Amino acid sequence: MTILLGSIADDYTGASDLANTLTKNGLRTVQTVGIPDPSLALPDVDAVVVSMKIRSVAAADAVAAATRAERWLRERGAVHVLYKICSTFDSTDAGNIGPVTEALSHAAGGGTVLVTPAFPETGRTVYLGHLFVDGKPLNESPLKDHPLNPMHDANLVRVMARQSRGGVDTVDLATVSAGAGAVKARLEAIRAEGATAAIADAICEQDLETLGEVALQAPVSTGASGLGLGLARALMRSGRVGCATAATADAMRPVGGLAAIVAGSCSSATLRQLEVAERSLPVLRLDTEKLLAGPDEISAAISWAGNRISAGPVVVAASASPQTVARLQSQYGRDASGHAIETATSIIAEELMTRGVRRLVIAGGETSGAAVDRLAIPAFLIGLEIAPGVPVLRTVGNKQGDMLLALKSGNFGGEDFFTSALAMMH
Ligand SMILES: Nc1ncnc2c1ncn2[C@@H]1O[C@H](COP(=O)(O)OP(=O)(O)O)[C@@H](O)[C@H]1O
Ligand SMILES: O=C(O)[C@@H](O)C(=O)COP(=O)(O)O
Repeated sequence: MTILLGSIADDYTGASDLANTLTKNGLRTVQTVGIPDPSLALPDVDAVVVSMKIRSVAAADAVAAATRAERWLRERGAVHVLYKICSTFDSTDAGNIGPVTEALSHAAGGGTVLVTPAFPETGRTVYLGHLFVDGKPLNESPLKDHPLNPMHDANLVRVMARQSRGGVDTVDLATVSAGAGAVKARLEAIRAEGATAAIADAICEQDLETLGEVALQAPVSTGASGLGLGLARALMRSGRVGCATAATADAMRPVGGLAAIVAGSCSSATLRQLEVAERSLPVLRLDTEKLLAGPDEISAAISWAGNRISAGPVVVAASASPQTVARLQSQYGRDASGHAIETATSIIAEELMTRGVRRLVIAGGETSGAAVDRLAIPAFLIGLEIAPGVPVLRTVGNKQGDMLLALKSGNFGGEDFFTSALAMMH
């Protein structure tokens, strides 16, 4: 297998979001879970997105994991590697967007890396280096209350500089609007000043096409699905990719079995989606205090779900309001409570699979990472899009047989997302 575009995604929902964008824009794409075992038979593809669970780990661990994945991708032909980060730049001052970007750039010979989390289709735009979410500065958006990576600064130059060794500069919208030549010239000027990263403005797809064209001429870029769109379209225009239609229909073949939804995202969109799901589906709200106190709450949840699942899809959710999350975190700590709840939701997902679930929707990036790891799924093919950024996924090489999954980024999807997803997964 020779691939053209490689990506290392810092979480699993983000990986499926990017894989969806690449597929929609014409690239045959596979999403792997970590670096695949050599025995795993992967289809012939143009792009591979390696999912990693490194968004919230120590920067040194993220650098080590991402560098290994980069080597694997380059050995299989990747001419460009995109570090897929969240479109809301989720990270802390000790976060790894800066360190991983610098490490990947160093491995590829150095230079200034183009960085943009813009993803206009989902309301993420960047202007003068500031990130807006649905028109609100990042620090005023629901991301200010994220359980693991609360975002309190919309100025991405400052955010990234706090994580980086080198300097961070900007490519402003006027330069992007002037076209690829102007962006290239600006990047060269920034490189001459010695900055290692340049945050590029983008408010529409045309900006991303320009940025993708420029990014593709360098070995590394960092961004969200919007930059993926630009890279994919630039690759298609370059004629380096054949005109094979992406194999989405094959990925959508029915798998049968039972269906369930597991939610650990506390993002405002997920909280609303759960309220709406309660109108038509049985929903169990986990008692997270009890969950942290011992195993009884997990057993109770499994038995609740086991009693209902043969009659139709069930929903099990740890998700809670920012106030409830803050209370739990003040008692147990942010990382400990997040980790314990991820473990609990992944055990519940595994038990549901043992009881015959073959169609599974998981809400939340960290939540999805923990569950997919526990289910030991090696890779996914990309099916149809349920909502912007969320495709149906079909397992590849799964020991329990083929399953359909949807890994929903916390803030993605309309309010009826859960029923829409189930309606597409047969
Ligand atoms: N009730 C709760 N209290 C505290 N933390 C929670 C609660 N429910 C879920 N969490 C944790 O919040 C985090 C949500 O992150 P994630 O799954 O990535 O969602 P998102 O996609 O919205 O960012 C996970 O670590 C999860 O275990
Ligand atoms: O870029 C995005 O917004 C998503 O692909 C993503 O990474 C979201 O992360 P979670 O909200 O943690 O799922």
